[in-house]
Amino acid sequence: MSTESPLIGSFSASPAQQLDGARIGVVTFPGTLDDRDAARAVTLGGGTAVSLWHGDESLHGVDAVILPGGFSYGDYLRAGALARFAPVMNTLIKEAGAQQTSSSPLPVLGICNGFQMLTEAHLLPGSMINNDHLKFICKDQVLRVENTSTAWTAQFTADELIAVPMKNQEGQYVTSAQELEQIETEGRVVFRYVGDDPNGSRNRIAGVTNERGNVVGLMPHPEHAVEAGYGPDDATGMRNGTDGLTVFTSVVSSLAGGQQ
Ligand SMILES: NC(=O)CC[C@H](N)C(=O)O
Repeated sequence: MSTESPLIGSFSASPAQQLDGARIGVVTFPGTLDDRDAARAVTLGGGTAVSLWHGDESLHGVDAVILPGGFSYGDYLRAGALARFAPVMNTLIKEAGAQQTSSSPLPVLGICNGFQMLTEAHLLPGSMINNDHLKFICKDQVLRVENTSTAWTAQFTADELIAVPMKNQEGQYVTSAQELEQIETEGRVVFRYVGDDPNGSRNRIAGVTNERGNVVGLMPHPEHAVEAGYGPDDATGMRNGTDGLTVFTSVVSSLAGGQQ
């Protein structure tokens, strides 16, 4: 008989082609919206999505973790501010943070509300505040992929332009001038907004990574651009709305040693 919590299991999205060994945890918090889409993106990317719950103290041996988008705990106080104290986040901070000395640190991706949690948890630098125009935005957004050395971006080409949806209220990325300079100098901007500035983020930063490169946060939503005909048109018009899928195939490939 299984000793696992009934909350732990695989999402039921139908896998296209799963590779053994890439078990990617997708965490659900009260108020999470995009866990099912993130799980589906994982399976379409060739991995196995494992459902994790905010109250879990264990990551159940997953190979990577996604913190999906939504309004965890109703975005009360600040988006991500309460989620940061969930039991699963305490464990994540220990297993993915700066004090972790493993030679293959746990890959973590925070998407939108997940990015907000990662800054609140100080796994990533900077903070997220209200969009400069103080309105919720919901639009397709072109991004430039500027760092392809993370597990989540390894299969993009340098400076590749991609189009994925974005939808948020607290999406303006801010840092101190000193931290901003350090992030830029160290090449830790992973995604940058192209075209109209959607929210006033410093240096048009849409996504960053930590010093070790295992933790990545981004504001727009690659998991909503993984199936032809459903995501926005690609920046080059070539991929019919599937630009986000490379995030998920990248991590699956990286976990398999970059062989796929
Ligand atoms: N898409 C998301 O994750 C949503 C929203 C986010 N909590 C916000 O800033 O509005």
